[in-house]
Amino acid sequence: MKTPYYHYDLKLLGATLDAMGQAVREDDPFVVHYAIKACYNDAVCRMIASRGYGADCVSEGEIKHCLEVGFKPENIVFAGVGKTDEGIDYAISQGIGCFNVENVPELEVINERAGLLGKTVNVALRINPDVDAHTHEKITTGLNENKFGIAMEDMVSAIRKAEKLEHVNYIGLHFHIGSQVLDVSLFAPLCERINELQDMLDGEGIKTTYINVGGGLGIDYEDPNGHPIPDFEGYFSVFRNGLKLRAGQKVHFELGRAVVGQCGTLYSKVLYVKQGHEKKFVILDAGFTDLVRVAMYGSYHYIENTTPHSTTLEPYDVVGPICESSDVFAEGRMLPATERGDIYAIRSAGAYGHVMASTYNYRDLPGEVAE
Ligand SMILES: Cc1ncc(COP(=O)(O)O)c(C=O)c1O
Ligand SMILES: N[C@@H](CCCC[NH3+])C(=O)O
Repeated sequence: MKTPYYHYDLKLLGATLDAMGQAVREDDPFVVHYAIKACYNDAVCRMIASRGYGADCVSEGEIKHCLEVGFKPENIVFAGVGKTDEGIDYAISQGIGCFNVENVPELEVINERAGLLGKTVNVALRINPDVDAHTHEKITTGLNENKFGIAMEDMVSAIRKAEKLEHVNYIGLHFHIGSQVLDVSLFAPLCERINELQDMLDGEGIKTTYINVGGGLGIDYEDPNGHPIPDFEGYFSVFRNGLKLRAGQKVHFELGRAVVGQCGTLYSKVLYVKQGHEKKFVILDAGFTDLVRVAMYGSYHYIENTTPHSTTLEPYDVVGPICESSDVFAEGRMLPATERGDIYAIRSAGAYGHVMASTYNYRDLPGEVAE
């Protein structure tokens, strides 16, 4: 296969889904959705859909793709901070399960569009819980300063508004504090916040059946071989122990990275090995156009030379071919002596990898293979 390309390990995906399924107990009122924004690959999505999971979408395109790969419309939630009228109409016409609504003007638009289509739709209100996920600032979403959701102090009035509108049916609350959260105990403050908000809703006599806690469970980028499967047990038990649920309530999860992150690898060919002024550069045929996470967030990805010629390790700056100084995958990384033509594997690239690729520098998008 022509490099650079993504390889998805469907066996590992299957094992990850098994582990996730086993971590949810029979009496847990838990419903898991796959946050499809993490990876659109057909075979990957089909395998997830075939296990009966729901999907979390943020655009008309994502909803269409979910329906094509086998997710059921009633198991799809439509989130997203700026839903378009076209996207809203499409979601309504397809009968998706719930809209996670980000603000009151959006609620009014959904009501209006549903009225025009002669439908009534389920809505949950995304509340900004002001809980710190202690993750990278660019993937933190649940703080007051972030653009997401309705402020807690406006929650009751927004629900009252929803109750008055004819074509929306208020079912509950939605939260998402951020992504790549490795310490699952950081979700405990979210549970406490939800408990406080539920007490407030009880006081107002507001009935809530749907609690969506978003996604965010992280993966081990440092050691994908040692920890190929995330801590689903720990993650679900924080919510099992932390949430005080009312009778009949269901807890929805929207996991992306944890489901697909470790099963993807970006393979790239070494074009040149260059001795620079003080250091050696490995110049790959993959750049940030293929995997943007390092350039965008300074993220760490484990890198292997799959065709080593010796076991001697040397420090290399691993860079791409894009005309930008930020096109760097690693600096001073200890790797086996490398030659032109070697194939590098950039690991843990299944989530937010191919989906964030671009054609900058008039490049092709990277290929994909799932097996
Ligand atoms: C609302 C919402 N739900 C779910 C996710 C999926 O997050 P993750 O891939 O961290 O599980 C995201 C992305 O962070 C999101 O914004
Ligand atoms: N794209 C980010 C995660 C953002 C998740 C979407 N809310 C990453 O690669 O880590």
